[in-house]
Amino acid sequence: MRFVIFGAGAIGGVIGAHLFRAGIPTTVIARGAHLEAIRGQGLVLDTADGRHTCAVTAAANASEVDWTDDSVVLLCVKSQQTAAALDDLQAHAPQATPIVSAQNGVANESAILRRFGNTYSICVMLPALHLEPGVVVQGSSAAPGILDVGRFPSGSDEVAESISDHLRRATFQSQTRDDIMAWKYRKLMLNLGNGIDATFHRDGDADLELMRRARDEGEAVLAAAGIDVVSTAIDKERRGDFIVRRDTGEDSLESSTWQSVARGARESEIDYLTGEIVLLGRLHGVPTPVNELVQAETTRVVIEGLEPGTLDPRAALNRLSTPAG
Ligand SMILES: NC(=O)C1=CN([C@@H]2O[C@H](COP(=O)(O)OP(=O)(O)OC[C@H]3O[C@@H](n4cnc5c(N)ncnc54)[C@H](OP(=O)(O)O)[C@@H]3O)[C@@H](O)[C@H]2O)C=CC1
Ligand SMILES: CC(C)(CO)C(=O)C(=O)O
Repeated sequence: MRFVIFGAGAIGGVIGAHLFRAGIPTTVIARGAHLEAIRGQGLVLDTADGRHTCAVTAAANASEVDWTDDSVVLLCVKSQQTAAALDDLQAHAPQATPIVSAQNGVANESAILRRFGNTYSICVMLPALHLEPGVVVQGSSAAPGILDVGRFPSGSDEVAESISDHLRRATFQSQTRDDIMAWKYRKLMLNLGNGIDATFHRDGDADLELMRRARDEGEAVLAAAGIDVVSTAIDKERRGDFIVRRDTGEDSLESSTWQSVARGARESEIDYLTGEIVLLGRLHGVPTPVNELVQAETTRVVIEGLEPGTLDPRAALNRLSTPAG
């Protein structure tokens, strides 16, 4: 099996570097200053035991990939970048290529399946940072992460088994799952904190209250929609103590959405995280005022190019308790 990592940022970079270090044929697709840095000095994987430079093959897009019958794509771009990545893959990758969404959110898999028949999904439990061109930071000092994999919409097969086996060889925890989307909906509940962490400053109270309320809305929406989701207890049991967060400085505990804002990106994944709950709430008649506010304010921070954590969470709570006039 040969891996093509589409989007070698925090997640794609850490996965690609570990696959490469395990001797598994790997090509990473990157762009801009990050691509230049990888081509110039290699992909640098920052871990608790030091920095490792990986001379991994880097491509600017799918047309530069040496496609084979055993190529597998791990799609590791942000959800709002999926459509453009699929345009590129559709133009150059063989139709039968397995495409695996290694992303947060729950909308990528159906977008892939619309174009590629062999669609898979990974539930990504992997803290990672990418703030500097050429460098990706592994956020765990123990196993880099847990990457369970299944076929979309459900089930498993030899390809899923083989992907999982390669990921284990590359030091990740990985199992196949027949119900991978139930795991991804549980992960989505965790990601309702992404917009809050990216947009509001910490005050040890109001921001946590926003997170609690956003997640309560999320649970209510999933229940109303009748969506199958693994329980928090099963999720906690799966996580065990495999991941040990390391302190890499003040940015070490920030979410992937926070990182996008910190890098000055003018788009974010919020519509596919918080926005997924807002969408489901609208479809099923469940009010989601907290998530609507978080989606709107995160979008404002991104569009106006504000610093991450600029807004006051207490002011947001006050707005929520004031009846709209
Ligand atoms: N970071 C984390 O800790 C975690 C992230 N996730 C999820 O993983 C997914 C990936 O997130 P993350 O790794 O943080 O995101 P990043 O933004 O760090 O990485 C995505 C990379 O893909 C690149 N890219 C996007 N489109 C293209 C393209 N068409 N051609 C070439 N390169 C492209 C981006 O470049 P550019 O910067 O120029 O856009 C970027 O370098 C998301 O769904 C996220 O929610 C899940 C668990 C944890
Ligand atoms: C759970 C969390 C916050 C872990 O890094 C994540 O999935 C993200 O950053 O998107």
